Amino acid sequence: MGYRSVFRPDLFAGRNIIVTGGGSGIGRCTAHELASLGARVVLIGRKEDKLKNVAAEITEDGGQAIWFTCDIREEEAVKNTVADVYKAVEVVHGLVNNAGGQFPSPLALISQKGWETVVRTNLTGGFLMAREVFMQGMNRNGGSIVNIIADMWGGMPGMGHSGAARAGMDNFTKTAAFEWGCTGVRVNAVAPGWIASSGMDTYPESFKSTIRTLRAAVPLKRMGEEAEVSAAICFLLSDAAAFISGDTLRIDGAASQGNIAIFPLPDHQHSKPFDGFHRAVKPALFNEDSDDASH
Ligand SMILES: CCCCCCC/C=C/C(=O)SCCNC(=O)CCNC(=O)[C@H](O)C(C)(C)COP(=O)(O)OP(=O)(O)OC[C@H]1O[C@@H](n2cnc3c(N)ncnc32)[C@H](O)[C@@H]1OP(=O)(O)O
Ligand SMILES: NC(=O)C1=CN([C@@H]2O[C@H](COP(=O)(O)OP(=O)(O)OC[C@H]3O[C@@H](n4cnc5c(N)ncnc54)[C@H](OP(=O)(O)O)[C@@H]3O)[C@@H](O)[C@H]2O)C=CC1
Repeated sequence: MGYRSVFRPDLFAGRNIIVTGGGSGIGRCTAHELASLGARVVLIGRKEDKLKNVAAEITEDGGQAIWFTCDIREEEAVKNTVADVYKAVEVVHGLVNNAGGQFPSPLALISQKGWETVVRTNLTGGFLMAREVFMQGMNRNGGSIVNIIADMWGGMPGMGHSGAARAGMDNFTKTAAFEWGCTGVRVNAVAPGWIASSGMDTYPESFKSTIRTLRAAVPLKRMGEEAEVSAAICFLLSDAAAFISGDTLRIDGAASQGNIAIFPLPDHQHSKPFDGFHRAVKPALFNEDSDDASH
């Protein structure tokens, strides 16, 4: 009967897709997945060596990848980089706003500079990338933007700066979908839960060990894999999601459902010490000495 599934091996053939933070972790994995489905991938990040390596891996596998260095927090750099991308590929069909991160720290210890660094990385940077990709061409041809955020809507100790920025990005996603929908541009977000990515390795051991012990609180009883996030990103970029816009898809093993307190709360009524991360949080909140305040 000639039925042609959208889920075919050349799903992204002829498509040019930007992946910010494509030099490592979820971004690298997504770039590989997209390239293996036929896309020409445009990698963006700050560190040339990481981007070069991923582009070489993709090329060795028979895929297509180019890369540009850019700090997404800098407006002029973003404008110029996106202009260079359009010069190189003419049409941009997709943007994965994946670059981001934070340093886990109790709110009380975050300086203004530290707060602004995280907000600029995870909110302003995503806005600048989306605006420039939209204004420099996607507004004429349509396309799909996927923002990588994290569902910390219930609040999360140690992640106050990042949680605030991600909540902002969730709202940006909805407004951009509203304003840009008439041009054929779709805007969605994915909210990964705890993913065993290479980015996680950058965190202090106390924080990582807390996350490991909290796996039990995830209904699916494990951390997620980078490829499980990439698969959802690819779905939202693809024509299979052609009528989905303004949505946020959680990939967290149901960790954000219900009222699960994934972190045990600091309990200053009792002097019982807390494991891992809270050994740093509690003394900071209550002005106690700690040798583990290396957030
Ligand atoms: C159920 C759902 C749960 C979901 C939970 C979500 C979990 C999320 C997990 C992840 O995101 S995993 C991995 C992501 N990757 C990273 O986080 C990478 C590591 N982080 C960074 O590289 C940085 O934090 C950054 C913000 C991404 C980039 O920072 P940049 O390199 O530009 O900044 P710095 O020059 O290092 O610092 C600037 C400024 O920031 C303050 N600051 C930095 N680190 C600390 C710290 N450890 N403690 C306190 N303050 C810090 C500080 O003011 C710095 O200024 P100076 O002191 O250098 O003048
Ligand atoms: N792993 C997890 O559990 C979760 C991760 N996330 C989010 O998913 C995304 C990917 O994380 P993950 O792969 O785990 O971590 P990584 O640290 O491996 O990836 C983050 C990437 O962002 C890039 N980046 C950071 N700041 C900038 C900047 N200012 N300009 C350009 N690029 C930048 C980095 O590249 P470079 O060093 O070249 O600048 C890096 O490749 C992040 O936004 C993260 O916060 C969300 C929820 C959970």
